[in-house]
Amino acid sequence: MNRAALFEQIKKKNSYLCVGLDTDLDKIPRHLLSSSDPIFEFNKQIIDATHQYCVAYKPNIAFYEALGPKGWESLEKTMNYIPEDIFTIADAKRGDIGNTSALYAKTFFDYFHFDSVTVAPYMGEDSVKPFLYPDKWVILLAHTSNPGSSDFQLIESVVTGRKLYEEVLIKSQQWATPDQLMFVVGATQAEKMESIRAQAPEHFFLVPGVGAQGGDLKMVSKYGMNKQCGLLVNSARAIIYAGNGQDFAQRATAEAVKVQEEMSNYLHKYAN
Ligand SMILES: O=c1ccn([C@@H]2O[C@H](COP(=O)(O)O)[C@@H](O)[C@H]2O)c(=O)[nH]1
Repeated sequence: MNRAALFEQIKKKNSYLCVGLDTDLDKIPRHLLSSSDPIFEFNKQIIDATHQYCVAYKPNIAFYEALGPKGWESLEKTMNYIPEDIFTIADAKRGDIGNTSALYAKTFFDYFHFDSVTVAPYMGEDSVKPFLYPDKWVILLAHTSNPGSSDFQLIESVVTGRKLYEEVLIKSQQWATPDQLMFVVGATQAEKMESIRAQAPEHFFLVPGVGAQGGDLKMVSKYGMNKQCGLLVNSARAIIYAGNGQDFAQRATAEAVKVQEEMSNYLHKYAN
């Protein structure tokens, strides 16, 4: 999906919500465990319950590969079930020497048909470039949401005076256009969102960390939005595990609606 189509979806749904499909056998409702593929059954019901309110789904690949071949099968069925007009993100955090990165790209783009994949920037340009495909996206980790993000990402270069995450934001803009490249910026970094947006004015940001991690959707939206919205805000546990009984899908709908309504307000307020 290209940038224009993504922005169309955001305007149509008044939403920049990305629902994280971090589907864990230990957390899904017990009554689903008797089905032949509980992970897919859960995802199917979550997708049915939330697709009207979100513009993207982000399966975190760890939750599927941890289950071996069965997990990959559940992922494939999930990808086939997600409606065509919804943006898909393989949260895989890959990146290696060029020929290996090329095979990661093949897995997620050619085999699973994801629109985008998250990539770690640590190995540099030749590890990222193989992920640049026409009408597909690289989502580069810039400033992540976890407590350990300060261990390396805040280290300042003695040469440029910039922090490592700022180097990632600036340097990588030489490798790809804003039609191919997004950045991961954690919602827990909301106080830095204004300066991060100034360093990458055109790019979309994938923002995980609202909901279970406590990030602030209002601050993220106020300081992170650009003219084309420029944000995909992810929430996984707070939506998909809002309930764990027979009514889990309705509970997920209620949570997704709550977030979408808030986003609709911010789109009208901040996206001009
Ligand atoms: O900086 C990052 C990068 C990725 N993630 C991933 O996003 C989701 C968040 O899930 P919640 O349940 O909404 O907390 C998860 O898949 C993480 O691996 C992140 O949290 N922060």
